Amino acid sequence: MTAIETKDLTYLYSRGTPFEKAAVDGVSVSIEEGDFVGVIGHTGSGKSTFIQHLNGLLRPTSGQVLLYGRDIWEEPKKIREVRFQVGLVFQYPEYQLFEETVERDIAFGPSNMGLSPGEIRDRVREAADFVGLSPDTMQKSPFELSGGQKRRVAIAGVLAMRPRVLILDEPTAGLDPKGRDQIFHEIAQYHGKTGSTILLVSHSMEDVAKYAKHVLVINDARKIAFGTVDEVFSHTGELVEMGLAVPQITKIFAQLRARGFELSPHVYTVEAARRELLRVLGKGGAQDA
Ligand SMILES: Nc1ncnc2c1ncn2[C@@H]1O[C@H](COP(=O)(O)OP(=O)(O)OP(=O)(O)O)[C@@H](O)[C@H]1O
Repeated sequence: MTAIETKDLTYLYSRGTPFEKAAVDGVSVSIEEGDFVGVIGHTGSGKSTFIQHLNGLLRPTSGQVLLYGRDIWEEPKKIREVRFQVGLVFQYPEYQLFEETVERDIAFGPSNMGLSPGEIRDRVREAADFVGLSPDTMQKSPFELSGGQKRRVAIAGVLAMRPRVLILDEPTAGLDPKGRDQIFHEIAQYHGKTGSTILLVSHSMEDVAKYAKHVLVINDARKIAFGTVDEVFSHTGELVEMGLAVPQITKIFAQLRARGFELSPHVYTVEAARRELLRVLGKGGAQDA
């Protein structure tokens, strides 16, 4: 079943301005329920503008966004319900946090959904546990937390709505490698546990290769490619031309595949794949790599 579809989606930030260039230009893409899609493209290519259409934060200048087959703007009064179904974690967590305590911040979405106090409490606890926020954090102000903790609160606030589609815009920007790995791990676990559809905007090609099933490439406001991780990352030349680094792991997999080995990037780290390649090439065992 198709979860989200865009048809010829186009957006101009200031309509009517002479020579205004579209920030999203005629993007059509269809994303199946349960997919994990990495959205990549250089800075300013239109990724954030594109995803902000998927939960109705922006309204298309032209074209359509369909959620489970229905145009989300068919009844503009119901756009709030779309936002409960399509959760968006912003690039900058500060844009999302505004309550006095972490607990109230996470409860904001479920409260707006009109759930009972008991249900809200359960969801807040579940979401906080999921992203590893300790109970003593719950009564703190979100603004006194570290960058990594703020991100966790922002993610928990969206998870607490139990969205069918979860969109994360650069959820690990500014974090150290450990914090980044933890957050990606939590997102992957959430995907595995709930089967939700996930769209992840990221500059980290390695992480997109590791976690996503499909990749959407946006360049200069347009869709350049949409395909599996292997399909998209095998077009090394085009990606390099766009200023995007091809993940090391996909280069290694390409070499292994050329030698008849089929491996999945989802179960291999770069180091393990490199060791495998060296073994296949007869250049030593695991301990030598
Ligand atoms: N609020 C705004 N008003 C006017 N133009 C904007 C606004 N937000 C973004 N733009 C422009 O729209 C284009 C696409 O920006 P967008 O933020 O969607 O790109 P992006 O791929 O998400 O970039 P990044 O990777 O840096 O987050 C850019 O040219 C940007 O300058």
